[in-house]
Amino acid sequence: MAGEHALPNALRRRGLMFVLSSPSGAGKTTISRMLLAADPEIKLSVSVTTRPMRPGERHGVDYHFVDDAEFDRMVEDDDFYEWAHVFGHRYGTPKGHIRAALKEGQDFLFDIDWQGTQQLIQKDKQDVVPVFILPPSIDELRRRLEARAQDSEAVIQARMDRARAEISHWDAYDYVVINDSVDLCFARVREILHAERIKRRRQTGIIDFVRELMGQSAVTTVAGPA
Ligand SMILES: Nc1ncnc2c1ncn2[C@@H]1O[C@H](COP(=O)(O)OP(=O)(O)OP(=O)(O)O)[C@@H](O)[C@H]1O
Ligand SMILES: Nc1nc2c(ncn2[C@@H]2O[C@H](COP(=O)(O)O)[C@@H](O)[C@H]2O)c(=O)[nH]1
Repeated sequence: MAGEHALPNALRRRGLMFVLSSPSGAGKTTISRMLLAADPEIKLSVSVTTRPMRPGERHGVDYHFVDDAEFDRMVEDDDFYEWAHVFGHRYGTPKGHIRAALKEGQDFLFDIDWQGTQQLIQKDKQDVVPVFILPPSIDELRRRLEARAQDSEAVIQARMDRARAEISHWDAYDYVVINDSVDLCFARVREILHAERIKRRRQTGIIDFVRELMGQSAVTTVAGPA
């Protein structure tokens, strides 16, 4: 049947760059991990950072942890898609093979701040889907940072001090989701991802599929009864 070989082509699509940003502690790492576990079509863009490793983090999985000299070398070699100073350390997205993989339909997840998001949008607006996650309240944000128990009180205070400034960038994002219930927030984020995947401009296989449909309807019209 014609439909049987038309379908895989119709499913061909361009990948997207799915960005999650939020004030520290609002839950983007939690949502990112849920998404990566649930959806085999999206891959984490593992950032490079100069910040020290936290308990439980793994080199090459959560971040590529490097020293200042290595980060300097990467900046000089133009190895970053974007990079920024955040909380006294440097963080950057390595270029890797992102562009080529997007063309092949690979989606990437970015857990990056608003500065990095702006740089990605400037370079690649069509492929970027920027999502901002808000905490239900400032008290709850602090509670989450404390409950995570991975940062000193001074680091937590610095992150709380930055929260208002981070939140002020919410309107540069196409989507804004409040992370009150983690399950509801995750469901919203998945809906966004699913809808963005079927945007017409990303469905590179759909043109041939529609042409074939039109061809079939022309044949039916000509061959059908008057
Ligand atoms: N909806 C939620 N309800 C209660 N706790 C939550 C919720 N979402 C996340 N948390 C918890 O809050 C803490 C902070 O979450 P997470 O580390 O995901 O935040 P983050 O935005 O990635 O922070 P950072 O930018 O510092 O990496 C974690 O302990 C996480 O388990
Ligand atoms: N601009 C970029 N920001 C990044 C990148 N990787 C992470 N981040 C952001 O940094 C803060 C702090 O992260 P943490 O893991 O130390 O808590 C958070 O807002 C991340 O989204 C990056 O490559 N570029």
